[in-house]
Amino acid sequence: MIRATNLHKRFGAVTAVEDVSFTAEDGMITGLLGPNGAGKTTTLRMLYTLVRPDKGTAVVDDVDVVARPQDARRGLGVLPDTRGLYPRLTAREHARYFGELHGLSGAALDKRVDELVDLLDMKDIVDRRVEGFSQGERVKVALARALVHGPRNVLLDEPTNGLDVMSTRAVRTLLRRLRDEGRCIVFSSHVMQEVAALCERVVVVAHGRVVADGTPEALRQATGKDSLEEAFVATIGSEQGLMQ
Ligand SMILES: Nc1ncnc2c1ncn2[C@@H]1O[C@H](COP(=O)(O)OP(=O)(O)OP(=O)(O)O)[C@@H](O)[C@H]1O
Repeated sequence: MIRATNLHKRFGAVTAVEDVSFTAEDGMITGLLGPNGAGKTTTLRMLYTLVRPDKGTAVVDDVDVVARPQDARRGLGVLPDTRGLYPRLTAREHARYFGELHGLSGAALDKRVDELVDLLDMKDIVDRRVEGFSQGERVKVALARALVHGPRNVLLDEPTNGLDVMSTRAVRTLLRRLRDEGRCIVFSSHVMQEVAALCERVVVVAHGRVVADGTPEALRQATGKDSLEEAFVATIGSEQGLMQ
């Protein structure tokens, strides 16, 4: 479970996050939806302890991310916006390295990496250096790295950005599976259709604030619109975020 309470972050003159609060429950996929520059990435970075909030708090399974960042990180798997892979390492080496950082070793680590290779359908690429990997292949490596320690909470920044239809479907299937295992999944997207396809719960962020929070159905009802697409436009006050 992840709970953000009144998060606020400024970078110099720019207020990236003004006031963001939401709770993401276990066994549920929560989508942070908002146009470019809304503050989604900064919010996620505060949740995964890369950026310290100026104000507000966040807890991951009741662990405060500011007071106990290392403990909070143990309960998190993160797919960051910049996938940040090491070109000279193979896909398997990435997963093993991060597994070791999380205290896994020996047969347990081998088994876990093999499971992820199966789950992410990476057999053909797992022993190649990631230099030259396609966008979809890079996302798979980053996902394997994020999930190697079996985290109870998973944060993903625009996980399907740049992926083709097949890879997008594979990522969606994976996220649903993680949800069905009872994990707490939070992902950000600026594409409404992406959120609509996956989420039980949508937190709409615009100009650093939460402007709507609920099920897609509740969002539709609150705006009095027939489609989620129209509800999204009505909520954020612009057509940014709709696929053309
Ligand atoms: N390190 C930084 N220094 C200065 N400004 C920043 C920094 N990080 C974010 N910002 C600014 O804060 C605002 C929110 O950015 P953020 O990346 O959180 O938005 P986002 O919703 O993730 O957008 P996108 O969908 O385009 O990735 C933007 O105006 C951005 O330029």
